[in-house]
Amino acid sequence: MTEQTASFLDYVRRNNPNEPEFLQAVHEVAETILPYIEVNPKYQDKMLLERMVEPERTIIFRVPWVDDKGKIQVNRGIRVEFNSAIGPYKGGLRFHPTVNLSILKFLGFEQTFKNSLTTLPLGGGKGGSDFDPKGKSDNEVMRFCQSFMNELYRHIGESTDIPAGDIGIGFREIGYMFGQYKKLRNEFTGILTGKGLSYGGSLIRPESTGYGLVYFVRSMLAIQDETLKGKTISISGSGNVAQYACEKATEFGAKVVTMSDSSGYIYDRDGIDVDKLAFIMELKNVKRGRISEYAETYKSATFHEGRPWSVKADIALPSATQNELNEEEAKLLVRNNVIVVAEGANMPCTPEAIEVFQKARVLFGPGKAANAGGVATSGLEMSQNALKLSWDREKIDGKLVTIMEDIHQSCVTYGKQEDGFVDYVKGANIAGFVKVADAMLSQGVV
Ligand SMILES: NC(=O)C1=CN([C@@H]2O[C@H](COP(=O)(O)OP(=O)(O)OC[C@H]3O[C@@H](n4cnc5c(N)ncnc54)[C@H](O)[C@@H]3O)[C@@H](O)[C@H]2O)C=CC1
Ligand SMILES: O=C(O)CCC(=O)C(=O)O
Repeated sequence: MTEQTASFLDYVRRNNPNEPEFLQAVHEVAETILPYIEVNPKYQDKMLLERMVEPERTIIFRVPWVDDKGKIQVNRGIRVEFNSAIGPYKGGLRFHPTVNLSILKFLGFEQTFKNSLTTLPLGGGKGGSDFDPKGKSDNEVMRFCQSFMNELYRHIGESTDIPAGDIGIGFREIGYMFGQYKKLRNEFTGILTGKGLSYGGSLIRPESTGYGLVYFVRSMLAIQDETLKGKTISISGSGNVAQYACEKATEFGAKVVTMSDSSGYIYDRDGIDVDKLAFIMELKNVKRGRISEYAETYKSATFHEGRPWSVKADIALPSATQNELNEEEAKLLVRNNVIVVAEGANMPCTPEAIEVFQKARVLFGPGKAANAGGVATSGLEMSQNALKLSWDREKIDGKLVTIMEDIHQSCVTYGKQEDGFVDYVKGANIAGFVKVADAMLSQGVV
């Protein structure tokens, strides 16, 4: 680490004590952006990164609700409105017991760069609550979502801040929050994305993060004259991103052999085909059961505790949560000759793991580039809502493919090293930074 980076991180640490995830995300960006600023005079002495690490606004609020036994429960709601230089704040909401300010700030900071990469006019934001939907009845989830929106509605709007889903939030939760917003405001506007198709949602939005991830991997492989056909893939998670990454990778001729949840992972030596994926979708999205039930159903599969990174695979797609792939696990993947690692989740690889991949010349796609297809399609949902019409699947999927290929090209433009190796971390950070920085410079010190 350079002296300049160390002193910048000291400054961020002092201003944001006890926020390890946020510091981790800032560290990764600072290491590539500070040297870039140093050789680009137009960005110097403007305190750009110092301004970018400070959210424009953070809203923290009480979310009281009544459970099925009539007992009052209290959770904390947070919305971090990080950066609106290039568009209204945009980013998901996470409902998970681990949610805190550090996690939402890391996600909001990353989102700003990611949204810039999409080429769409989207600023960065993130929010959520420490509420755990797991084990709650449908009515409890509805009452929680309504109470959450009773405060959030004051701060969002179709041109101000447009939240969406993330971990723990799907169609059900978005529907309840949309309904409450409409009741409070007496207006029908696209203030959330990821909506149901019957009330303004977009085709392909559920699929888009996973599909986009696989389109990005296809581009990474293409510059090595490789394709997905016949490759073995290890995926973690079994939620929205993991499911559709599995679907698209299988369609492209790859064999997905693992999926996981917080209890462990399944290894299916024959691969998770279309029918088996349908079983997982029903298990996770409807029955809300554990992944171990897969191994009880399919003879070709076994269930294991822990994470799937000891399984031999050509491609690894961590798609569950932050810091779920560490240095030791990265070494295992490298020993097993992995050729591509691309992040479906946000910051799933620790900094030490990323270093292992880059030293071993494994192609590493960071989340802010590789999983940007979800928010990009949210941007397309916003466009359709504004135009008051719906585009067909082919049109949206075609736009998603183009966006992911463009993001890949931006990473190559800014990240290609002299020996031809592409440092996608550097490429994504610089490409994301340039657009936001230019907009901030144009708009003055605000
Ligand atoms: N849904 C979206 O459009 C986007 C999601 N992401 C990121 O992708 C990741 C997954 O999100 P979704 O699939 O939407 O959420 P989800 O709620 O549908 O699925 C989350 C998955 O992660 C697993 N998980 C959660 N905590 C875990 C832990 N501690 N250990 C192991 N597994 C754990 C869950 O069991 C589940 O399979 C998150 O990092 C999210 O921020 C990134 C871009 C867009
Ligand atoms: O679609 C969105 O606005 C949010 C997507 C998201 O949360 C993410 O990219 O991490």
